[in-house]
Amino acid sequence: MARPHARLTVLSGPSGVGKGTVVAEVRRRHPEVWVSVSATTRKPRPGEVDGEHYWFVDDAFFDDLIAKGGLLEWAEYAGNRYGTPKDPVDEQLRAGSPALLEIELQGARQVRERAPEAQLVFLAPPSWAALVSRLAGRGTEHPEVQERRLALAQAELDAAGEFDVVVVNDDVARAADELVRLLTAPPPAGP
Ligand SMILES: Nc1ncnc2c1ncn2[C@@H]1O[C@H](COP(=O)(O)OP(=O)(O)OP(=O)(O)O)[C@@H](O)[C@H]1O
Ligand SMILES: Nc1nc2c(ncn2[C@@H]2O[C@H](COP(=O)(O)O)[C@@H](O)[C@H]2O)c(=O)[nH]1
Repeated sequence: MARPHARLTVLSGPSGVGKGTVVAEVRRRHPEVWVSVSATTRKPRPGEVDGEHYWFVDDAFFDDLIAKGGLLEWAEYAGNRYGTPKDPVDEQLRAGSPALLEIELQGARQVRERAPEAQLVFLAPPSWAALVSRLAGRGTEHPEVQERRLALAQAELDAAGEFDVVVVNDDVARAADELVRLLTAPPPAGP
């Protein structure tokens, strides 16, 4: 991989589009890519490891993180809260290394406000039917939670135009190629 630029990149997109799958493929090829580990009040899914997939915390701990200004961004999404711990991202960027966040739309908007130089990438499904089938096929949420996530997905798809780049996840390897290219692209020249 060409040496990536010390830039903050956000990958967003509706639940089930394949963000985690594409990021895992990028990391399989390039283990050096640093991805932020979010804090969440959601309960772990089978196989999810604390400190690897998320920091699984309770509401009081999450409240404390907010109060201490410890989160770069945070949002309530489908009944749970999720946030990006600020210090590890700052350390990464200060060291001249790139940082990748995998977060939902409200969080992406907060990053745009707080770090306008960040690169915002939207991962889109090839079709609505593919999104529905991926979310159902993953089988990690009850049907009513899937419905809730799909209702949010409609609004997220409508916001794709707010992002710098839209990558269609029609094929994991191809989408990962594109994300690697974006992670290594030099930032646009300033005014
Ligand atoms: N290009 C693809 N073609 C077919 N299936 C895919 C593709 N990308 C991902 N999937 C499948 O779609 C499902 C959802 O993927 P994944 O969990 O990565 O989505 P996500 O966007 O990270 O979801 P969430 O936001 O809910 O965490 C998984 O079962 C995954 O294997
Ligand atoms: N705003 C934030 N969104 C986040 C963060 N970490 C994950 N997410 C997004 O939440 C939804 C649901 O995730 P799931 O693991 O329960 O399926 C998904 O869109 C994630 O990308 C975060 O730190 N901030």
